[in-house]
Amino acid sequence: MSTNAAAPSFSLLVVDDEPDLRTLYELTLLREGYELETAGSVSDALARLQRRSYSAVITDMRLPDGSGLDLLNWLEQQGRREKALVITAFGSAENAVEALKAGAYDYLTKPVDLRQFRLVVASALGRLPPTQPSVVPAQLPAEGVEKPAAKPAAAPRPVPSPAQAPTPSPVAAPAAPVGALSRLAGGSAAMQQVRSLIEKVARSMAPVLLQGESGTGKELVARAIHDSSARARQRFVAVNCGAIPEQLLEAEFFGYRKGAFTGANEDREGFFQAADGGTLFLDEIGDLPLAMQSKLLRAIQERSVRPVGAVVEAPVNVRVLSATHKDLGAEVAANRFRQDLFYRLNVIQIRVPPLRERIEDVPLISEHVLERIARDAGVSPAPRLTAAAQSQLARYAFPGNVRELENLLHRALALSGGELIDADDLGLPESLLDDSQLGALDPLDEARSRAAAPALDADKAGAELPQDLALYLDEVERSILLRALERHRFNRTAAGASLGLSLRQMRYRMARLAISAGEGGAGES
Ligand SMILES: Nc1ncnc2c1ncn2[C@@H]1O[C@H](COP(=O)(O)OP(=O)(O)OP(=O)(O)O)[C@@H](O)[C@H]1O
Repeated sequence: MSTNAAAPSFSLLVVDDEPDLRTLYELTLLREGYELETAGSVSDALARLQRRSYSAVITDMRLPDGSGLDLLNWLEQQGRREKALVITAFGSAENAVEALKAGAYDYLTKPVDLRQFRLVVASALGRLPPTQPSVVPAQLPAEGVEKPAAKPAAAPRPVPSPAQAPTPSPVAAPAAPVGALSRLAGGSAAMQQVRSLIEKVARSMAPVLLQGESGTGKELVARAIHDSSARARQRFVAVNCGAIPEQLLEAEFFGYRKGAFTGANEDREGFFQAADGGTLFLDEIGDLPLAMQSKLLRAIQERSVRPVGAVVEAPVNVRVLSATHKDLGAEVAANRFRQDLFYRLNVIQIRVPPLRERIEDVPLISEHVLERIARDAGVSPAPRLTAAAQSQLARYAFPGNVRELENLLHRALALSGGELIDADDLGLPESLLDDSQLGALDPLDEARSRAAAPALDADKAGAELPQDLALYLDEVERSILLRALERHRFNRTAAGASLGLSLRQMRYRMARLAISAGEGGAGES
């Protein structure tokens, strides 16, 4: 791809000690219309950088008087704005990872593929090719669809960025001041750290692995990275890896050609092509089967994909972000996740902490969420939480994290019907409110529990027998039901199913044991 027709004046510094390679890079880049200088060593490059600034620095990793990392560190220390691209020896993934961690925008591997070289430089300068997929992936839902409380069965959710423009600018798109980053509420130290990491990693192409429990906001963080990056005007394609049937994975990811298999009546693009120029967010990456992990690794390394039934690979320019609630390191140790892929995806890790670890964020997140819900429902002004409601929320452990808080507020808004949401509207059973322990029994229950004591170890030889067997068994049942409900975000159908009970049986038992429905009812009849 030659992009020189639209090339504005970008200046580049190319650092390599091999004169032949310098000439090759020089010829390639001059043909693209860039202004160019070259240097053969770290000291030569530093001398030039001290004299003037460039749009980007392209440096070999191994130099006679130091390493490309020295240049990266210098740029970082000086707060310089040059984008840095690093050329590493073939097979030295460690170097590439190190360079990305040190702030490189992207890296190339020797021998350098010149087509890829031109693309990566253009991408660093924000001269991304327009992304106009002619055919979109098969399971595209409507634009901007919000994720429901439970993960849908149909997974892939390629969604164009809100900032997507039909004709991208040839120059670096300024990071969007609004977008997902502004939706990420919370002033806790943990969230401030997440926010500053987002801003930092948005500048590069480095893969980012988002780690955190379900509902903590990993996808929102991924969107924030995208929205704050030079790719903001391109697509953000979100894919739930765990919800795609194994036999469809390859076709969904890489697309297919007409006639590739029965039912392939037309050419179709995959997620990689749909995200070309933009960001591909692979949610629940830990659920990807091993065979597909190898194919994904290859696509990331080669920056090209081969649609099912196609003969040749086609280049793609995609930034990959991934997320998991699993401990991927442990998955690697258990041979369920490829170590080399883990290594590639985990260049930078952002941990999104569970809400209970940043409970001080609840008021601000609630305010944001209530404003959004009210706006969507055409309600004005947005309702507010009373002090009693706030203090009740502060005593809840939110096993379902921010998503659970959202559901709870949705429900409370419907119940309150007014401008204020009070503690009662939240429907949080007292038994679940405890500063220290989720699911602790309330004071009344504790009294009953003492009567039924000693609880769970009564079956051990020599243990004291319960004074009231019926009461004791009720308490055991109650505690199990509560645990199952918490685990299933108060969805009674799911909680019941996990215990081998129908919804009817679950309702009956909950009523008998005076367990409040809590979040129950979502998606149930
Ligand atoms: N800090 C926050 N401020 C406001 N809303 C938030 C925040 N974090 C998450 N949310 C909202 O909570 C919901 C769940 O977030 P998200 O889908 O990003 O979580 P997730 O970690 O990706 O979940 P899962 O692992 O189940 O995919 C979304 O509607 C999101 O907009």
